[in-house]
Amino acid sequence: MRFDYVWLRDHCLSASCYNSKTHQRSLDTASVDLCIQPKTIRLDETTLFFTWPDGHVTRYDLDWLVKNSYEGQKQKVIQPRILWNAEIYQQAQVPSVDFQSFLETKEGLKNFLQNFLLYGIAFVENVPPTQEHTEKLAERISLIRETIYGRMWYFTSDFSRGDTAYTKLALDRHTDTTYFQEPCGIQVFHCLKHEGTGGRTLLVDGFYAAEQVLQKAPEEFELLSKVPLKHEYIENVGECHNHMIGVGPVLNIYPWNKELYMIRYNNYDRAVINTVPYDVVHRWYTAHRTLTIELRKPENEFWVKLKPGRVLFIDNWRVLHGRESFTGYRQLCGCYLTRDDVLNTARLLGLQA
Ligand SMILES: C[N+](C)(C)CCCC[C@H](N)C(=O)O
Ligand SMILES: O=C(O)CCC(=O)C(=O)O
Ligand SMILES: [Fe+2]
Repeated sequence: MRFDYVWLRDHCLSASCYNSKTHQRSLDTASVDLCIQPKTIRLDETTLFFTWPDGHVTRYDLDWLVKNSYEGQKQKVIQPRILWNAEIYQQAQVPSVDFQSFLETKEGLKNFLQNFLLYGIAFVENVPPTQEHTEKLAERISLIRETIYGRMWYFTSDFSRGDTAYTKLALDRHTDTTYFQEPCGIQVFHCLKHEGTGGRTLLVDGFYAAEQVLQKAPEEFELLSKVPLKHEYIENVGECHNHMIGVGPVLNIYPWNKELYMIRYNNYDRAVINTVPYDVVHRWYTAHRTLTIELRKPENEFWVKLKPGRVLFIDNWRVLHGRESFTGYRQLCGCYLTRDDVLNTARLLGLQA
């Protein structure tokens, strides 16, 4: 491990540099001499001691340094996950959580969140089929993210909004709100009613598909993680006038350990590509095709029929959803959740998130 002296001074945990009650830094980093060097360095079994030119002493537990060094972070995954295709997911027999235990027990909530974090999808069963109960569920794990679609949304195929979701047409796999600067983290679906045929929901683990691309064509994976794209939502239907724009690559990875944390994939909402130079455009289409082929492999498709009482939570940064066309009257309610607050709940229950 290599440490910079300014870094070592900056992270000092002494009472005058760090408030351990608020977990906030008190030291003014800008007051540290950028050429600072310790006067003395001493090491015992567990601790490293620095005495700085002004006499201030900084001590570091060696364990703390191991945990927080740049080299340490490179080895560590932020979010442990189980990547899946249909067979892996079905074999895993991931249990659904019961409405009652989800709402009333810590265990139920924790099991649910653990599965959600590992697989990017999770179900709650025996939920009374109303918008109010769906809202209660959502509020148990997070804050509802209000958007142009409302807080809780409730939709049928009435084309009340200018989007294909509000029709009976099939929707190919996609993630939602790719046209936001920060796409919604979680999506909740509860089908309250369907009198008709079709309308099954399609789920595909985008991270599994991306992993296949990384294995087979690493340079294409890299291109998909570097080239920023624009997605756009333009609506002029009835009273609804909206124009949203979001820019970012299809694959978003942490720069220090290359871990994938978000996929933005929506071919319907992808806007004109005009920020990519001529010599890159064709390579980007090739890479996008490779990813699409993976996403469309039938063995990667997990199909479910949503029914009243069964609420589905989808990690919209990871798992793509779609739907089969349908006939008849179909009512879906749900909402988006703020990602930070789901992760907050998970961490408070002792989960790695
Ligand atoms: C109906 N509901 C509010 C859930 C979503 C509508 C959003 C549809 C949009 N094309 C997208 O993929 O973001
Ligand atoms: O109707 C459905 O099952 C889902 C439609 C959809 O993709 C959405 O609302 O985001
Ligand atoms: Fe969608």
